[in-house]
Amino acid sequence: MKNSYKILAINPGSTSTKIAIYENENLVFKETISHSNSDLEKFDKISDQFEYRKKIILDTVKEQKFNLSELNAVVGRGGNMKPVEGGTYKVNEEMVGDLTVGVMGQHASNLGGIIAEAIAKDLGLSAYVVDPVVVDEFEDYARISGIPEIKRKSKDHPLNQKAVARIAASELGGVYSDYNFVVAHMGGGISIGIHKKGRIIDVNNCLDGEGTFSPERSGSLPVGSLVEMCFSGKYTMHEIKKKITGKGGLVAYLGTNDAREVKKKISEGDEYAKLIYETMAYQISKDIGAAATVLKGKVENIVLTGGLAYDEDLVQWIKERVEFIAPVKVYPGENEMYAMVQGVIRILNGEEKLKVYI
Ligand SMILES: Nc1ncnc2c1ncn2[C@@H]1O[C@H](COP(=O)(O)OP(=O)(O)O)[C@@H](O)[C@H]1O
Ligand SMILES: CCCC(=O)OP(=O)(O)O
Repeated sequence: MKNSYKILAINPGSTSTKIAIYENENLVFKETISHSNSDLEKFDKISDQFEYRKKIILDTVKEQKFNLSELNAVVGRGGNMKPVEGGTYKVNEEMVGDLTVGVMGQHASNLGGIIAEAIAKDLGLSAYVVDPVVVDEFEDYARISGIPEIKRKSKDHPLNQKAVARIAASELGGVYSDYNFVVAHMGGGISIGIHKKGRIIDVNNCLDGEGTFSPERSGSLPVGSLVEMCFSGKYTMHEIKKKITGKGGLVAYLGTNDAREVKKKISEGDEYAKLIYETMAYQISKDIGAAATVLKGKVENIVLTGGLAYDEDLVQWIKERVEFIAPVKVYPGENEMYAMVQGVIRILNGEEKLKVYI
């Protein structure tokens, strides 16, 4: 008989906290709590959000009248720990330490493993992370930037990128490692991953100012102008970093990280909001085009996903520019919660080997 597992999945993102409980592959409940820019700007460091996000998660579970003692495990989105290969990792002391410092950078996902561990510990359970944001499958070309002191890094949305690529592959009648895809995950940050036969061989580091601008990030900037801004004496390093991640993109131009609010402004006749939002689609399309060249045009599908993929106008603007490359598939939202839970179930069922974080 098949084992039955109830698993709590928690996913702190830059604009939201997502909470879900699954019993095997069946969703018991899922909630998304959105965070406005002003909710989060009072926290200096990501680790300062620990109590705030943990309380939201526990209150949400309570509202659902779910008894935590029924759980078998807790899984969190994996954050900026040391780069690792894809897979499921048990949270350990080393990982909590690295996530708390943010050894690869600051992002809400750093709280995934930390909060999962805190909740699991109180329940006498184990906590896990699956395919953390720092999964690194780069080919050599992708590591080179343009000056030897700066190496390019893989920081993106591998959990959802791979989950939707697997769905696209199964719809094509094969498996993930049979095909090439360009996947654009479009959330608070936007990553455009180049998937070659089951590996993400290049992707923009969407946390540190590479690629298109996004709801809360600047993306790539003209370097000379950025250097002048850094040395102008007007800003601290922390302020500059915030301009790039957290207060860039739509937040900088339009004062909101919420694309639905931007849509409202546009529907009220705001031409500036329209220009900025359409430019985001233009930049996304341009990066998809560049990604296709890495695969020498051999792309089975372009895949659009993330919260912004719910916006049919944005999707249409991108399609118009990239559909000549390959058929476009759209999976709005994310499959991260399901993907995390299945990663843990494969371990509990002995179908996959648990990886150890060192
Ligand atoms: N129905 C929708 N239409 C347009 N934009 C949406 C919709 N739902 C969510 N979004 C936008 O998607 C973005 C968040 O995407 P999401 O994948 O949840 O991000 P994250 O995980 O980074 O917090 C926000 O800008 C939000 O406004
Ligand atoms: C480290 C990058 C992952 C990321 O940007 O996730 P969100 O879009 O959820 O903030």
